[in-house]
Amino acid sequence: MLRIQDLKKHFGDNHVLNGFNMHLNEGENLVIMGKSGSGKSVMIKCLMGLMQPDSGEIEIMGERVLDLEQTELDQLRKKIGFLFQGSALYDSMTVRENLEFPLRKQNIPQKEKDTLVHEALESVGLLDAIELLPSELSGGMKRRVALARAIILHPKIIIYDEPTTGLDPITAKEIIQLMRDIQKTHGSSALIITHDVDCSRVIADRMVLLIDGINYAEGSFEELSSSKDEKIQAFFK
Ligand SMILES: Nc1ncnc2c1ncn2[C@@H]1O[C@H](COP(=O)(O)OP(=O)(O)OP(=O)(O)O)[C@@H](O)[C@H]1O
Repeated sequence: MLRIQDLKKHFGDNHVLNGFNMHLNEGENLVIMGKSGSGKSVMIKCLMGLMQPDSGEIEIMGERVLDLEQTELDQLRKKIGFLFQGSALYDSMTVRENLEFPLRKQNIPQKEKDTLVHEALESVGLLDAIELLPSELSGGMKRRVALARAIILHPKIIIYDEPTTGLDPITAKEIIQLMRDIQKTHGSSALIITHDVDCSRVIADRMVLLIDGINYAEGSFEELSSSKDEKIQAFFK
């Protein structure tokens, strides 16, 4: 579904990515862990064509991202759902309007848009909140609305940026369960950026640790969490 090869990016003396490699298989939940400032956002920006790397290859569903024109990039981005850090809902828009936002440039009849909004909200159990404003929602509800917005166009790949950050443990568990349900019903693949060890334990089919700008370690949660390597252990303490 997605492959990054030998990705390098530096800012002045700060060599953030030094030859990072990873791939995402179809139907897989891949967790990427890296400490703060390790380059996760830089990697995602390169992946989405929002930042030019120094060198490397990025392929998403057979398309080489770095070779694409703007319109082709826009087309590709539509096939990817993105759950932003902290939900990122528009405060002045209702839940319905927030969900319609990714549909605005699509040539979809209003009736069909209504159906997509209803289906997406139903899949996160929030149909009742359709006319509410974000200020009227709890943190967990906001995250669920953001999740509904990410999946509204039935993307084959969903990128989750810190999906459980800022949520209490029970709400975080609910969000993780929803992510699993969505993966099951939509057959989508997920790239999950998280610091949350509990989230990783439950959701990861495979994990990649981004350390020193490279894919320092890869494996299942059990394999990595039982590693004797101090740099790896630090994530699971
Ligand atoms: N546009 C930029 N110009 C200069 N330096 C940048 C730029 N974007 C990122 N960096 C630097 O790249 C490094 C990695 O940043 P990045 O935001 O990718 O970290 P992160 O792993 O996503 O961290 P966090 O978990 O805290 O969000 C940091 O040292 C940051 O200062």
